[in-house]
Amino acid sequence: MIEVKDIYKSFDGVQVLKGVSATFETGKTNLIIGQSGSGKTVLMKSIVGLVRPEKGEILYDGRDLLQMNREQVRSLRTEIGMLFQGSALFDSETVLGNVEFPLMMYTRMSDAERRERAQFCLERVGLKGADDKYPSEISGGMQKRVAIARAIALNPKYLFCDEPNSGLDPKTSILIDELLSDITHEYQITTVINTHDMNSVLGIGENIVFINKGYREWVGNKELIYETTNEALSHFVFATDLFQKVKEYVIHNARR
Ligand SMILES: Nc1ncnc2c1ncn2[C@@H]1O[C@H](COP(=O)(O)OP(=O)(O)OP(=O)(O)O)[C@@H](O)[C@H]1O
Repeated sequence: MIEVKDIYKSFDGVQVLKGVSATFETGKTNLIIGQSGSGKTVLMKSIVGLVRPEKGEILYDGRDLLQMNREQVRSLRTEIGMLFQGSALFDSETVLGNVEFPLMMYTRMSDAERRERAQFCLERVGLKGADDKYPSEISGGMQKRVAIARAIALNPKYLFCDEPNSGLDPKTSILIDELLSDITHEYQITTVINTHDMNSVLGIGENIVFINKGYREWVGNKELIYETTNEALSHFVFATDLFQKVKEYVIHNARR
């Protein structure tokens, strides 16, 4: 579990996070949602230590990131997997080489052990047999799977995904969401996903944190979101006709 307590962050005198508190639960897909510019990325970067907040606590199962020394941060990093926007694969490395990379950086595994672990992860994400291909030779959805395999290579306790569906078609997006959700449950990972994607929100939102103008305005899940009376959240999630109709359908059926 990750607990974020009363986080403040500003850039050049402009307050971006204004006392955000949230809990991200173990073994669940935790979503951070909000409009563009609301502070989602700054919040996620603060949690992983890429941005240092002026104030607050970031507790990884009770361990405060902001109080850690360099060695403790390095050790915590081995427990964290990250999936960046795009896929951020190394173009000059094969699929297998990409997945082996964190193992090379953070473990003393032998070549054979590394290969075996990387192949296991590739198989887990449904990419058996693609070891020797280069990122440019595979589709965007497959690249995302390689990035997921790389992110889970070190068997992380915590997994951070920044807009995992960006650039993917709706069908592939759902498959990637399902994969992230399955992995989260199977390995009991605390998964935190930054997303704009309403399909993801309504599909895998087990714990949803809504950020609006630097404040945490709502916390709930994909069931509760249909009943929200929060105007900003409702406007954000049900902005399109399609999602408005989904909402009406769900509420109508719940009352029958
Ligand atoms: N390094 C930085 N320096 C100055 N301002 C920044 C920096 N990083 C973020 N900001 C500002 O903080 C605000 C929140 O940005 P953030 O990237 O967190 O938004 P977001 O909710 O993730 O948006 P999007 O969904 O478009 O990625 C924006 O106004 C942005 O310009």
